[in-house]
Amino acid sequence: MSLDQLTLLRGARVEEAVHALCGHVHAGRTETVSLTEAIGRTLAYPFYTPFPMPPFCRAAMDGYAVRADETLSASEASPAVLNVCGRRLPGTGDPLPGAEKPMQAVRIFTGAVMPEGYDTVLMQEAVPNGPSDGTEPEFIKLVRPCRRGEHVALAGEDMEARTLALDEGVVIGAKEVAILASYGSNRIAVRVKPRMAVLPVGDELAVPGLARGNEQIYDANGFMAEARLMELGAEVVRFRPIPDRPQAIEEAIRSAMELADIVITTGGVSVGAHDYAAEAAVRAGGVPLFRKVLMRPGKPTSAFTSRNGLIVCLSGNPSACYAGLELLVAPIVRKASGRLQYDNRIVTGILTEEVAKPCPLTRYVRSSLSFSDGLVKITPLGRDKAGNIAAFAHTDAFAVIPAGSRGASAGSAIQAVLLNRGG
Ligand SMILES: Nc1nc2c(c(=O)[nH]1)N[C@H]1C(S)=C(S)[C@@H](COP(=O)(O)OP(=O)(O)OC[C@H]3O[C@@H](n4cnc5c(N)ncnc54)[C@H](O)[C@@H]3O)O[C@H]1N2
Ligand code: MOO
Repeated sequence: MSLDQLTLLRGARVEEAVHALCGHVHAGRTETVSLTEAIGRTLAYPFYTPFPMPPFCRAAMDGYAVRADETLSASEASPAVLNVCGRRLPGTGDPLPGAEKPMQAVRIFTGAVMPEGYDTVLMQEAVPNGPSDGTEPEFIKLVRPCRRGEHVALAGEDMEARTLALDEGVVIGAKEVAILASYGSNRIAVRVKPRMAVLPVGDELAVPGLARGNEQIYDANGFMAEARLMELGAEVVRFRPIPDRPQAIEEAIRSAMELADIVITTGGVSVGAHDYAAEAAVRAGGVPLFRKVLMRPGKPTSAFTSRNGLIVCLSGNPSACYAGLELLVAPIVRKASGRLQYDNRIVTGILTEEVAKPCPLTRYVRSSLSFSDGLVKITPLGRDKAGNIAAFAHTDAFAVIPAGSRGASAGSAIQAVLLNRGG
């Protein structure tokens, strides 16, 4: 799956880079976890319903269970009078003596099992002499016929037994948990989390929480990458900043490879005299997949195959690091987590403000999204220099400005990559 020599030299287009990276990751083994532990994990197998849903025929309203046939002749002039022979509460199924006799009704509440032979529920509000003041009548008078089957949920009307309820590879969130819990499942087969390591590289980096020297900046990328990878479902080990020394970086990559299948470095990957990340990746056994990506920001992004997975070297500039994370790393984490849909999502929308920058390479501009008049509006955020972080506060998407253009004018239709997805 490695790119050819020419591609290696000219740099990989984003789609080529994603394709090459994804060719080297596979879903991990499966493990069984509880329903609560399954939240955010990927379902390893399709889930087929073990029994019908609802499991029994039940009342869908509070009122009276009746047999519709017995109400056919009911009218104002000649009401049908039904004797209330018992009560049926949710969670109970006690016998109802006398319920089999003609002209009976059973007081029933939403969710309760329908009594044998009863096919319809009359809402209590529709009963003229019903329990409006809290007292329960001994008989009810109906002045019109009931519609058979009304306010009754039939067994299996939602899902039959042995039907596909959840696809393999879905991320288990609240909606999926609702389905699994409804079937009483508490041992869920999910994919093991991909093991990833994050290595921030740079002499200038200080650790948040500790003092910063005057010439230092705090390590933002290490924490950003850790956060994003966790959001995407990976198990992450974040290293403390590694100095700009080839040996130190190589050693850190080697120890990271012991802990993780996918190693992410950030910083020290460009052409500077002290940019050693790529060299260290090779010395640690990495075989180059690509040494630059035809995108801005993030052009120096490089990737290597390793003994047990991948080493991806992201740029140090925070927006370049972020672009690499979202555009290249997110798909591989999704795939390694067992998701069958792992590509980034793209929408087409209207650019609200001009982007006036020559774009020899495809440019990904941090932007906010809004929705009005049925249209997606893409607003590029200002001061989008690669080293700037302010735009992160409002970024929903990357506006994609095509390579070879001189930017894009306000009002033009462009594509945008959706960001901030939990998974
Ligand atoms: N002569 C050239 N210089 C540069 C080129 C080039 O083609 N020719 N490319 C530029 C581009 S594009 C980028 S992007 C940067 C990428 O450089 P590196 O990936 O080697 O990153 P560093 O030089 O280590 O750092 C760049 C910048 O980011 C800050 N940084 C680094 N790590 C972190 C971190 N963990 N948290 C927050 N900020 C971080 C660092 O202090 C620098 O300011 O190279 C251009 N140069
Ligand atoms: O490509 Mo650099 O990543 O512009 O900032």
